[in-house]
Amino acid sequence: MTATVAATGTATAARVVDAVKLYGTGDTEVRALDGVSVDFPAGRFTAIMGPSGSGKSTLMHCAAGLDTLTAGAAYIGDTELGTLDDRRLTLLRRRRIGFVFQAFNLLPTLTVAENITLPMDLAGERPDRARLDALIDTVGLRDRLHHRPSELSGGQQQRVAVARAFAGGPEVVFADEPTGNLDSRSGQEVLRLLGRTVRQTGRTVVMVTHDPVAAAHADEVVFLADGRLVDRMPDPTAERVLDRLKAFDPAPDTRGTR
Ligand SMILES: Nc1ncnc2c1ncn2[C@@H]1O[C@H](COP(=O)(O)OP(=O)(O)OP(=O)(O)O)[C@@H](O)[C@H]1O
Repeated sequence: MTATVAATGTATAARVVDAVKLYGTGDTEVRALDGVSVDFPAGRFTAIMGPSGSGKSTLMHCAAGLDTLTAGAAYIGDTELGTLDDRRLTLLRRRRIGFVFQAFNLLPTLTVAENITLPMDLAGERPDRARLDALIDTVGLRDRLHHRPSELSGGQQQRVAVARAFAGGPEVVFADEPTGNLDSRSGQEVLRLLGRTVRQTGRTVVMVTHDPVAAAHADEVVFLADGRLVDRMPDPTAERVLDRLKAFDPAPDTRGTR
């Protein structure tokens, strides 16, 4: 049996083992991931941080089956993504993973309600009404269900994207800079929402961010530098995360802290 129990004794929702990702060849070769092994525990909110170019997005994309590793293995639960053909990988992404992107990625012609259920509609699955109902209350969108995305603020649109990501009951939700396009107040709301959803539903969130304040909402931060896993920090605070980042980079990116 594949080991899905991390050192902490917690089940693992997603993980990569000895992950290597090369882009380009010869003189232009870039080693975006250089032997990363990391697990993302089930029922927890994990943030991935590190300097620009350290491999955060690459790690997330490979862990979520949006990109393939050059060497090593990526797992969702016990399923090794490298063993799946394109069709199975697409199905796995649809059924077992949710995504939240910086740019919201809502369909403008659909209502909020239709956007939320779109992944299930595409997969030919019937939404679990009770779960959907609870989720709509959690994200606070009940009075906006029949609006179009253009009638919502950025923060509200990202809350729709969060509801969409969780609607099918995925094993893990991957969020790529989910607050990157939001003002700090809306960003805080979305982060609190992610944290609350993890605690209330026992789902798993893995979030890439450059913002120490955002990372402080997670249960744990994993740090990458030069394509390697260099540290993990449980129960992070923004100050401790910023201090840790300063150790990598004399001029850390503090966009999110001002
Ligand atoms: N498609 C690609 N082709 C070539 N090189 C790439 C590609 N994608 C990423 N890279 C390189 O791989 C390295 C890691 O990139 P990645 O985007 O994963 O870093 P990151 O930590 O997410 O950076 P940032 O915080 O700036 O978004 C970088 O050197 C980057 O230039």
